[in-house]
Amino acid sequence: MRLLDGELKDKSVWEKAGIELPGFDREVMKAETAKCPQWVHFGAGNIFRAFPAALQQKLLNEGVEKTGIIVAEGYDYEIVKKAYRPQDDLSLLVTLKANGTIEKTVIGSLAQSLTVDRHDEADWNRLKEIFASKSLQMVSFTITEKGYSLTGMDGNYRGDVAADFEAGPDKADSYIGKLAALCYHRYANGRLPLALVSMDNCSHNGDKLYAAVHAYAEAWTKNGLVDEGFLAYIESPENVSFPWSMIDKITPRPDDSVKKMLEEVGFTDTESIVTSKNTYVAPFVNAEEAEYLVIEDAFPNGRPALEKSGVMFTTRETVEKVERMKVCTCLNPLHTTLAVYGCLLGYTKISEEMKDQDLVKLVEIIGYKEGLPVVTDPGILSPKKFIDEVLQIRVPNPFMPDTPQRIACDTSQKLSIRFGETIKEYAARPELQVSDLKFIPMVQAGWCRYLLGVDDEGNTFTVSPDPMYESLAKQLEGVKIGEACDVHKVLEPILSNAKIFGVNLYEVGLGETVEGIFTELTAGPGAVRATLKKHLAEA
Ligand SMILES: NC(=O)c1ccc[n+]([C@@H]2O[C@H](COP(=O)([O-])OP(=O)(O)OC[C@H]3O[C@@H](n4cnc5c(N)ncnc54)[C@H](O)[C@@H]3O)[C@@H](O)[C@H]2O)c1
Ligand SMILES: O=P(O)(O)OC[C@@H](O)[C@@H](O)[C@H](O)[C@H](O)CO
Repeated sequence: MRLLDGELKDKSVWEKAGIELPGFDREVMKAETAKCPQWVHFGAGNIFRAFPAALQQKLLNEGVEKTGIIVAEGYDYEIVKKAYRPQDDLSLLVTLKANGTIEKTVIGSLAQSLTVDRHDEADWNRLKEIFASKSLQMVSFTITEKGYSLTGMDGNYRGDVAADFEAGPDKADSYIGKLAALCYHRYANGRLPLALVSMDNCSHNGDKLYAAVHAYAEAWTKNGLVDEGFLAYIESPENVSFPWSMIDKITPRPDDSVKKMLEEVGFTDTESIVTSKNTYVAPFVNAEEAEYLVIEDAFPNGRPALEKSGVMFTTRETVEKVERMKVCTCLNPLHTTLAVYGCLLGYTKISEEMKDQDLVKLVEIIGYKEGLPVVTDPGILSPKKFIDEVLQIRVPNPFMPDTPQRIACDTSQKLSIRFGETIKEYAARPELQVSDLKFIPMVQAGWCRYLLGVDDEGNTFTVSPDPMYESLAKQLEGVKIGEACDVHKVLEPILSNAKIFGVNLYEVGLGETVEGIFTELTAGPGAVRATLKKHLAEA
């Protein structure tokens, strides 16, 4: 069995292997999408295939929608060339349930895959055609937090961004520059309305996307490179909206154990690759069963009926509460904690970490004791039930091949949201004291210890990719496990960086605490475990 339209025709073979097929005619769907494109998704990574693409498949299966999704990859063209087009844009979703059962579904809801590459004339022209279509309702994004950033380490616009501000929409070649150019094309073709929906794990993700696109519209207006009405078009939610969203479905990288299981039932399209831009991709994706997608209902040109496949549409206020609950307290901070300490303690599987009583206690304290007090109940999901499900069912799921090394990617970009928001709440609320936070500093110190790339036994490991790694490693280069050093001098520039932590840790009274824990964690081999045990015993 291979992922090719022709191969899907012999349904009995797939049925025998327990693999569900799309329940609609893909050729008809592709023709409808070519005529009336409604949904483009930027970011052809694993979560897209496991979640948004599967949601649209449900609607196509039930006849609720007639068009598919066009996926557009603007950062890592290899994904499209190696893991989409050779498989006719089909993928296999493997759902690994906590009770040990497995669901296998061929996802056929993609009508087309495109590179957002203005040097590829056919793809770029097709994108322009799509953005000029009246039928286009939404463009969604899963491009990682760093995908929205226009600035470098020094806080100034990056070179490619600054060059695009001068070059204008006809030549823009940076990621968001190309998106802004496509929006300008839509504006020039009748000021057509559109929703740009970020589905990334960043707080207020809609605002992040708005700020990035707006920066281009503003610069181009100032430089006289676009019609004056363009800025107002981007600024007016009746024309272009930037709904906020919260997305949740743990989707690890394609795993060898799943590959093996698929090969055993006769499925042969299992070749995983790591692209030169470090995306882990295969024709199949593996994910958990639990999934939550909550989106602000602000779609000026209408939207697919995604509520019929389980998406919750609500107000911006409610999305904010749900997103803070997940991203700032009840899931992602716990993941980051397990990522940092998992790498230090030699783990390669998240579910194994949930058998380690020290780590379980650590995430329970960070979640229930330090995080939950600042959560406002969003009403549509219960924070207590949510965190219970995360810590008792989802993260310990032994069938999920998730790794601390995956989650540790880009940690410098995530710490401010994962922990900084809680610290700010403790500083702002009279009934809470920042000094009561004992274990969030443990993660902050643990991350600095992690950046040394040496585990608790003294073995070196590869630090997961992070856009700030190079400069952070340089800052930490004098630190050696088991050797005394001037910890304040080394850590002060890092811990005072509010861009990393959301706050200057010294100004909120946590800088010295983190320095102290870091000193303990670097005392020698075994110090990570000993420090954890010591602090947990005092909790
Ligand atoms: N995987 C999950 O469990 C999960 C769950 C919820 C939300 N998310 C969100 O989705 C994002 C992507 O996750 P994934 O599993 O698809 O990861 P992935 O590694 O499979 O894919 C990453 C995607 O982001 C793109 N990308 C990477 N760096 C970029 C940059 N600088 N500019 C523009 N695009 C860039 C890649 O080209 C690719 O399309 C996460 O960062 C997170 O915000 C992921
Ligand atoms: O995806 P990131 O990089 O924001 O964070 C890593 C994980 O915590 C994350 O991918 C989770 O798996 C996801 O947020 C679960 O919904």
